[in-house]
Amino acid sequence: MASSEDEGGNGGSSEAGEEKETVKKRRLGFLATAWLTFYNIAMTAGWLVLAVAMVRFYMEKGTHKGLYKSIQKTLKFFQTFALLEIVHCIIGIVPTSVLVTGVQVSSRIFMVWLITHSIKPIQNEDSVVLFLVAWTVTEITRYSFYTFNLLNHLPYFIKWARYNFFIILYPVGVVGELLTIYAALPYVKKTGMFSLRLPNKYNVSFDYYYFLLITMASYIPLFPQLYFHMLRQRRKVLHGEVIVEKDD
Ligand SMILES: CCCCCCCCCCCCC[C@@H](O)CC(=O)SCCNC(=O)CCNC(=O)[C@H](O)C(C)(C)COP(=O)(O)OP(=O)(O)OC[C@H]1O[C@@H](n2cnc3c(N)ncnc32)[C@H](O)[C@@H]1OP(=O)(O)O
Repeated sequence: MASSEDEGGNGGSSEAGEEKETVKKRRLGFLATAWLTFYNIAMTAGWLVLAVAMVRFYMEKGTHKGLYKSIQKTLKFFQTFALLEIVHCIIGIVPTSVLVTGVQVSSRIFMVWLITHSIKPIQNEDSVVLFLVAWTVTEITRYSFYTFNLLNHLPYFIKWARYNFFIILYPVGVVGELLTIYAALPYVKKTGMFSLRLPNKYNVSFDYYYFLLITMASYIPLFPQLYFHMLRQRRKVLHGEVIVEKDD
C-alpha cells in the first residue's frame, strides 16, 4: 500500500517528509507517542466492534428496533473514553484547539448520556440510526488515520477518507442528532425530567425542555465552526495550503 508520503505529499521529496515526521515525533516524546498510539488503536477497535455489532444486528433481526439497546454499553464506553481528547489538547500532546474538541466531544456525550440513555422511548427512532452510522464510520476512519499517521505508514485512501467523508457524514450526523432531540421533546415536557420547579430549597428553577430547545438552537452557530474547521484541515492536509488558525 502506498503511504501518504509517496502519494499525498505537498511537493517535497519523500525523504524530506520522513525527516519532518521524525522531528515532529521527537518533539512529541516517546511516552506521548506511545500513549496516543495505544489510545487510537483502542478507539479504532472499539468503533469497529460497534460497526460489526450494528451490521450483525440488522442482518439477524432485519430491523433497527432494539439496535440501540444491544450496542449501548459499547457506545457509552468508547464515546465517554473520548473525553480524553479534551485532556490531550489541554496538555498539548495534540495540536487541536481545546474549544473545537470540547464542543465536539461534549455534544456527543450529551447525546449519549442525557438524550438516548435517559429517554428510553426515543431509542428506536430512525434518527438514532442516522447519527450512530455517521459517528461509527467517522470514528473508524479518524482513529485509524491517527494510528497509521503516528506509525508513519499512512495509506492514502485512509487520509483521503478522513478528509472527505465528513463532508457528507457531518450533516447526516447533525440531522440525526437534531431529529432525536426533537423526538425527545414531548416526553421531556410531559415528565418534567431533569427539571427543577420553584419553590425549592435551592431557590433555582431549571427546565430541561427549554434547555433542549436552546441546545438545538446552538447547533446553528456552533456546527458551522466545526465544519469549517474540518474544511480548513482538508485544504491543509490534502492540498498543502498553509492556514493560520486563531488561538482560543
Ligand atoms: C452540554 C451541552 C452540549 C451542547 C452541544 C451544542 C451543539 C454543538 C454543535 C455540535 C455539532 C456536532 C455534531 C457531531 O456530533 C456530528 C458528527 O460528528 S457526525 C460524524 C462526522 N463528524 C466528523 O467528521 C467530526 C469528527 N470529529 C473530529 O474530527 C474532531 O473531533 C475535531 C475536533 C472536530 C477535529 O479534529 P482535529 O482538529 O484534531 O483535526 P485533525 O484530525 O485534522 O487533527 C489535527 C492534528 O491533531 C492531530 N491529532 C488529533 N487527534 C489526535 C490523536 N488522537 N492522535 C494523534 N494525533 C492526533 C492530527 O494528527 C493533526 O496533526 P497534524 O496537523 O500535525 O498532522
